Amino acid sequence: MGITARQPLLDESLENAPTTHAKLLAWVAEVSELTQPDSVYWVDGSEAENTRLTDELVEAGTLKRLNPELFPNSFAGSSDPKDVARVEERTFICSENERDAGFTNNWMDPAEMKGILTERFKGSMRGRTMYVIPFVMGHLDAEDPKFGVEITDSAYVVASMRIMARIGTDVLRKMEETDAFFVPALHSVGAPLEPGEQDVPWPCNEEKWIVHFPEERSIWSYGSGYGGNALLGKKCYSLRIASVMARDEGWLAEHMLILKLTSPENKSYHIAAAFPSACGKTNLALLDPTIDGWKAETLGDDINWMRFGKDGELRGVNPEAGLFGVAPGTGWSTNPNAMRAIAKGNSIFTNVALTDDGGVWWEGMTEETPAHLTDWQGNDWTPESGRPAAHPNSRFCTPIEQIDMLADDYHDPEGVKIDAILFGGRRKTTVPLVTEAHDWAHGIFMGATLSSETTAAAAGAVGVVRRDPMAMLPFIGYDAGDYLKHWITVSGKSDAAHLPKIFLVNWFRRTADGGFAWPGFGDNSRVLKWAIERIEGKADAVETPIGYIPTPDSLDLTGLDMTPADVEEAVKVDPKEWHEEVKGIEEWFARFGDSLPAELASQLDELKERFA
Ligand SMILES: Nc1nc2c(ncn2[C@@H]2O[C@H](COP(=O)(O)OP(=O)(O)OP(=O)(O)O)[C@@H](O)[C@H]2O)c(=O)[nH]1
Ligand SMILES: O=C([O-])CC(=O)C(=O)O
Ligand SMILES: [Mn+2]
Repeated sequence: MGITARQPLLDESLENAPTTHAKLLAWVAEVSELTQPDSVYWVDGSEAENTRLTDELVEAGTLKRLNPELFPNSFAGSSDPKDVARVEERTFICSENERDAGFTNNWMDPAEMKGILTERFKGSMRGRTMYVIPFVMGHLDAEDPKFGVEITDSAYVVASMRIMARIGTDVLRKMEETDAFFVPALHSVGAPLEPGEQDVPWPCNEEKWIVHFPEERSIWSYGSGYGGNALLGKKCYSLRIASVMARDEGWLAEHMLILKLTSPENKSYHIAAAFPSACGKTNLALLDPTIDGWKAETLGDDINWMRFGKDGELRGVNPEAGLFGVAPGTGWSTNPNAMRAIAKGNSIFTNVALTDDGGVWWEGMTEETPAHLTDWQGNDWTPESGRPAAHPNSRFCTPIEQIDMLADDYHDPEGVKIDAILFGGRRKTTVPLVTEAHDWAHGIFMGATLSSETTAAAAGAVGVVRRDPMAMLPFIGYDAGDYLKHWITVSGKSDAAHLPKIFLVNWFRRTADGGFAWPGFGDNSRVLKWAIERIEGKADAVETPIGYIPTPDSLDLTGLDMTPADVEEAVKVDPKEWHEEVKGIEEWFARFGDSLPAELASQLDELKERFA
């Protein structure tokens, strides 16, 4: 369709736009002018609309409808094999000064970047529908609701955003009532269609740009349709842009789960935990405790916005409305709560395998491997095929309200008081199962020096150890040293009596025979019990140079095929390994240059002294 034929249609759709929000109208007009879609569609978030969109996605071959008796109202689709994970190499923080992006981010001058992107977005939606999705991260009735509008040419993104965030007409009404600021989040798969050209099931572009302008708080994403690259409310807004808002407004936007644990004495505690991508947040958030009398409820599995209250308490809220969880390893034995939520339907699966009866499967879902599957790339698959049936970063996208163990407080815009913070990574060696920080400042040091082996959640090599401060390495929207300093400054408002206790955990340590030193999953409740008993002053610990570790019999091993000697192995602090670790931390801190907070430099000196 040529520009002349298209123009009246656009004008009409803007005239009929369901809003009076002037800035939004102007932005939509500007983007449609640039990207030249066939039509503009305002997303209302309704059930009927979702049915229409998913029908269209099935028609287009992007999604397959699953057997409704197994997974009602659920769909599975496969992405282009070159578009399966976040692309950190192609992710940019375009602050006005390069210094403000810091050494952990890719940077380009904002004007130069806008020039490049404007070229890419020019006509990029030709032959497609441009969807306008009003959304809010966090609660609509929060004191200061955080609005966004994603413009996208992907119906798959619309259907996924509907699960992951609060979207649609209610949001739009509230935005215009208050003439609210919103984060403009522009997304295109970068695959315009020529007249008559047949679309592919997963349109995308070889060239990808995931770009953030922190000062104007805007996002431009081009070329990918997958996960955190394309569902812009998630990493782009709720972590990268929100971390900048949080710096300026005095709060914290973190890559954390939130879990509520209630002891047999009926005392409740809230635990926030930061683990890098594909390192166990969803699994811990949906914990099924293996110890008697303990109850777990979830509030969130990926993002936690925290704020210190006037009383000095740290409160956290999950801004999301759904789970975008790693499928492989999620099974009836490891994560029954996730399995039950998924079984209720209303989910979108991406890059999983299909069973012959119209269900889904992935490695680790069931004890028994099906004899025949269609793998994530659409090929016949049998256990002899010698390759994974599901992509290692395949995901399920499911409404959080389908989780039976969802805590009531999830619905509270004020959030919950955080009693403990866990930092954790995936380390085969060196890092004990659990270590309690000496104090808050030492805990920030633990977070600042967190390390983990890379996973399939991001494109690139897997299994390489890298430092990942607060599990935020790919998500800090500004200078990493300033970010760590912000943690120190913002918590200065509180005091030792109110600050959460901090722990470092590692579910992934290996024994000499190569197996896991700790069974993990539901049994992680035993570690959480120890942490809570440390808060209550009940559990024993041994002081080591790196912090307090459990005495071999202070971990509850009831019903577990493990001895105190095995625990000793799992929590041991090996001075030789730590000699190497300290070198790694020194190298890491050297990379910050002047922006390393002095408090952290002295924490490192103290650690070295304790080992001397
Ligand atoms: N051995 C072991 N593996 C675990 C444990 N918890 C999670 N995993 C595995 O780690 C992988 C990813 O875990 P998730 O809980 O989905 O990771 P996440 O931190 O939520 O990841 P993102 O959504 O990418 O931010 C899965 O394959 C799990 O099976 C554990 O306690 N022990
Ligand atoms: O953003 C994504 O695609 C999924 C996710 O949670 C992560 O990578 O941490
Ligand atoms: Mn994540």
